[in-house]
Amino acid sequence: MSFVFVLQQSWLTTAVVAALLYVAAASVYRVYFSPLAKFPGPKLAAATLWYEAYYDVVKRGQYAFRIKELHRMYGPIVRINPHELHIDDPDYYEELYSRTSPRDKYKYYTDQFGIPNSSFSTINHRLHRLRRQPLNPFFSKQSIQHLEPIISGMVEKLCSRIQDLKKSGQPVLIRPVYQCLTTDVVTLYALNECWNYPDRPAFSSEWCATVKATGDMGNFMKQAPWLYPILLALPDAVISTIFLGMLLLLNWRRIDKPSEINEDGLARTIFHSLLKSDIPPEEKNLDRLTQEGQLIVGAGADTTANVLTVTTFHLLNNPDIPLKLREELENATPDPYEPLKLATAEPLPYLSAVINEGLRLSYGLSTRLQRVAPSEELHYGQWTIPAGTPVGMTSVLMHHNETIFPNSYAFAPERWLDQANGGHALERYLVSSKGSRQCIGINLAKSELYLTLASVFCRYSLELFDTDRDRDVDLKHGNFLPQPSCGSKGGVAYPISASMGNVEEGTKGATTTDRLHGCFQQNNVSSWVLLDDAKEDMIVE
Ligand code: HEM
Repeated sequence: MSFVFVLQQSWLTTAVVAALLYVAAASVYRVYFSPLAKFPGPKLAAATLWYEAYYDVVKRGQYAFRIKELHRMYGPIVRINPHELHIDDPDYYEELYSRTSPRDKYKYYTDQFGIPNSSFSTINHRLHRLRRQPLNPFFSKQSIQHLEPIISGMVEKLCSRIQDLKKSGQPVLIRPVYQCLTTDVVTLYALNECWNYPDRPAFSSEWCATVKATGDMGNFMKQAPWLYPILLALPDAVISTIFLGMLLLLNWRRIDKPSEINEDGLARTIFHSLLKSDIPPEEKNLDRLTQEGQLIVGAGADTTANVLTVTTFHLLNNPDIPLKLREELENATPDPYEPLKLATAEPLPYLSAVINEGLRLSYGLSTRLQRVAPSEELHYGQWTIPAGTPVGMTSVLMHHNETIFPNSYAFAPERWLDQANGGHALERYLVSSKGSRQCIGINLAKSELYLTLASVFCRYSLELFDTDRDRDVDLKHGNFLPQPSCGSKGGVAYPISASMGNVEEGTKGATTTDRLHGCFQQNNVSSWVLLDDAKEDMIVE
């Protein structure tokens, strides 16, 4: 018995010593002999991923801020972990996020959501192109223009809820409200299955918490992606004890499987586009299509809602700006209750400048986005970056570059208008999404931004309710999705309460509710008949 015990002890000691030696040898190699050893940065970050984990997991989404400090200490190119470089130089963005040269993604990043076969997580640029090509027409600008009546109908639905809230005098947390709107748009358009969240009396806090949990989990799951299958297999009671957010996420994953995917009799959905395309049969299996569906719904929800939220805050926090905006909108459309057309809204300079400022101060994704040039060296200044090296840049750093955006924390639409060429040169540095791996939903998102902000700010006077910029709005946790401080009202960091002001409705013609019933049937099947009729026109190759 004691012999077995001694034997076990010696095996254990040997294993521990071997592991320590391995870690030590790997660290020495990484710091002094790896191809990245010549790049500036802290030795500890070069030695181990635990450096990043400390800032992003233990301190919850702080690595983006630490990276900013590292650039201050080491210059515009820094080695931020054993395998990865980060650049802070706005003029390098177009080279790194090239549209023309091949750019792969980085597995460490794409592993974080457990959807490895979705277009978002596809590492190889060629495979990505193959997967994305059938979806491009679905989200093209022309297709989205055909979607305008649906988005307008959804915005009318939102306005009718605002109207109800106005009557009740209740302040409302605005991020979930906008998120319900964006979720309804994307689920109806992409899946032909409107989730009808804005119709619920208290909107859908559970869905909003799920999306937030998904973004927040990323930093942790990057370190341990092998946990996904294990967690999926655990009983709910166990997961909820460990982490409730994870349970919400996994439940969403479990229920969101398209059950009957076949080509015959399909309504028009992203699945329809994928199944009808000539991508190889193995690309059309149920698991992959499910992952694309989950990706598009998840990606289309809080991204746009956060831009709307941040923009709403800054408009209400700077009372002159909504006045100017309303003046422009009133000139463009004499009846504020007549839904504004995209063709009228998009050329409006002040509204466009407000949206650009909203996009700038909401950052899109607050994490760095790595790109890998698989077979060519990249050159940055005197540095040669070996082929295959993940290099990242971060919108948060770009959008607060004081040379490009002076007084960068101020919400100043004028910065886009004062430009000689109407702000187009500056748009180069607005990096919510760029390059060959850019957001597929950006046309959809922009249409939602134009139509929502125009209608809400033309019709209603909102005011902030117990909202503090530092606590409730500014980025404090650079998770995948930007988050304010944990102390933000609402516990799950949904920042803004807006109480409704006193613009009288319906002075010219029908009320919002009448219009809602007129232009958008609550029954989503009938709204789809509308789209289905137009489906051939909608596919723009
Ligand atoms: C203003 C709102 C939005 C912003 C700022 C935004 C931002 C981004 C960014 C930065 C990426 C690239 C991520 C990466 O490099 O890893 C991305 C990808 C993506 N976004 Fe968006 N997004 C927005 C709205 C939407 C909407 C409404 C949809 C719904 C269709 C959507 C769907 C996607 C998808 C499917 C991808 C992956 C594309 C691919 O890898 O091919 N996004 N988004």
